[in-house]
Amino acid sequence: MEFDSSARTGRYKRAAAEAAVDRFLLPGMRVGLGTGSTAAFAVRRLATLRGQGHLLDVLGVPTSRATQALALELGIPLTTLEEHPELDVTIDGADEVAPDLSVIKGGGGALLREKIVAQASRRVVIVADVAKLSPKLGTHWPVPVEVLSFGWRSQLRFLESLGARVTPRKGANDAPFLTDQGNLVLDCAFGPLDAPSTLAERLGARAGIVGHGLFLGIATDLMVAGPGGVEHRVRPT
Ligand SMILES: O=C(CO)[C@H](O)[C@H](O)COP(=O)(O)O
Repeated sequence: MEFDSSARTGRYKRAAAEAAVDRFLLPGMRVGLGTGSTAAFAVRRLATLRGQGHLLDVLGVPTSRATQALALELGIPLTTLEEHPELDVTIDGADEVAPDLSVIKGGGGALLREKIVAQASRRVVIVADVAKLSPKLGTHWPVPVEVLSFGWRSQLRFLESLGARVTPRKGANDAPFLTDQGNLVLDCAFGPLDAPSTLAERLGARAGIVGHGLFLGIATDLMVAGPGGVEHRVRPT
């Protein structure tokens, strides 16, 4: 039976995530556990290997409450950045990946914790299916911006003044989506970004914006899966 495209995408996500776990996780490591459907395949692979008696002393730091719940359900021992402020590696998904391995993240709303965990990691491995590859960030995906609820409409105006079409993210029952920190997410469609670092600086300088989904110079490696199998790419120097 032929896979439909979503089944195929799921297969690629799984292949990329499992290959990353097999390649990068070693005994004794402290590991950032990403959020989203691709990262969940990595968490499940780690649990499977543990069930076979491997990587039993690996400790995970989850990037969201959802990942924390999954890891606990699967019996993966967890720690915190308070106990282990430096991690060996993080494996996480992405929404859009540019050739220099800059990425947009935050489709699942975990962008702030994901960036904190990634920046605490010596190595950051992005796992993705080929559909996530893009010539320029912003081509296919908006930039999620996490804002305090205090003054959020002022942030919306500010983001529009930067050229974005802004959509406040909705959660269940059309209620505002709230992050694990209780903040709002404004999805900002800028179109293809010629200068993502300039945008990142502007977002970073604005009070009330607590995080954004531009991960620039953070990912060190990409495991990307498609019809030809899994390919490992390293961030160009
Ligand atoms: O950034 C993320 C969550 O905040 C996810 O990693 C990103 O949205 C990709 O998700 P998926 O693997 O389900 O396609």
